[in-house]
Amino acid sequence: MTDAREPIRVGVLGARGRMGLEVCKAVDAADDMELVAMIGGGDWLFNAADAGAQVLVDFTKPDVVMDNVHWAVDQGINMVVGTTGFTEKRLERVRGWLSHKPGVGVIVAPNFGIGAILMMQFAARAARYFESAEIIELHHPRKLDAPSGTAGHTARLIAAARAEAGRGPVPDATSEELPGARGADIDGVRVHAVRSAGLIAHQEVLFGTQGETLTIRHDSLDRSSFMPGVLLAVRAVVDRPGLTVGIDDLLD
Ligand SMILES: NC(=O)C1=CN([C@@H]2O[C@H](COP(=O)(O)OP(=O)(O)OC[C@H]3O[C@@H](n4cnc5c(N)ncnc54)[C@H](O)[C@@H]3O)[C@@H](O)[C@H]2O)C=CC1
Ligand SMILES: O=C(O)C1=N[C@H](C(=O)O)C[C@H](O)C1
Repeated sequence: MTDAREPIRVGVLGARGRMGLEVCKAVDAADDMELVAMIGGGDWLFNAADAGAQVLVDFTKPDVVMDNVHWAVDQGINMVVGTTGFTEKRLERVRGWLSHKPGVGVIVAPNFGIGAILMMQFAARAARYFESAEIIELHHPRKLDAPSGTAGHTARLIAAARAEAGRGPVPDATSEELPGARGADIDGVRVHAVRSAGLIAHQEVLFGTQGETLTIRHDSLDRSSFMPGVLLAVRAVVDRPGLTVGIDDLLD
């Protein structure tokens, strides 16, 4: 257990990136946290251990995040991970590393925004009632990956809810004249990725059935929207060994 009077010592990986900078500001402003390490690409990870970090927050890139998590777990340092790219196979590998370090916690969340979390929950709830479901994610043009982690997670939630309700494939008689015209297929749910200047992070989930549609939309208008969720996860992870996926359980 962490002494509640001692600030949590936090290091940030990807500290010079768009999200990393915002996390450094938020941690610095939190009374119960101390920013002890800011690690960018090319910096030595051991600086974070030398600085006594108890929690590392990772907003780097899908191709480096697994090495970071592996290193941190090996060092016995807890992690809060916002970086995308987490497939079930990757999560299983993290569980494997953690099984050798019973006191260490890792929280991986595809989206730390409260509105985004609710949007995903609402979508999962609606999924069983509609024949059709499609996801449109919209992001800033510097985003490296598509589709977004949030869209992938939402698609899997919808697919699981449909399967549980005994729903078959979504109706779709269209033949694709150009590959990609109907978007990506994630577990039978079509996902469309839009990139445009002026956007930050947005998602619509479109459901349809006889004579009606339901659209659930979330907009992150500023990266500060993710910070309450990130700080919540930092506070939680020091007393939460093992792997936690998403921060839904922490909100209540
Ligand atoms: N879970 C969530 O709520 C959110 C997740 N994201 C995800 O976070 C990730 C980062 O997004 P942005 O900040 O927009 O990207 P960015 O490209 O602005 O920042 C990434 C930073 O990581 C650095 N970096 C690369 N390799 C590194 C390494 N080995 N060690 C330390 N730093 C390293 C880069 O130099 C860069 O400064 C993406 O995967 C994005 O999808 C973004 C927003 C919210
Ligand atoms: O890169 C981003 O910006 C975002 N990435 C995350 C994702 O891929 O889902 C979360 C949010 O959409 C912003």
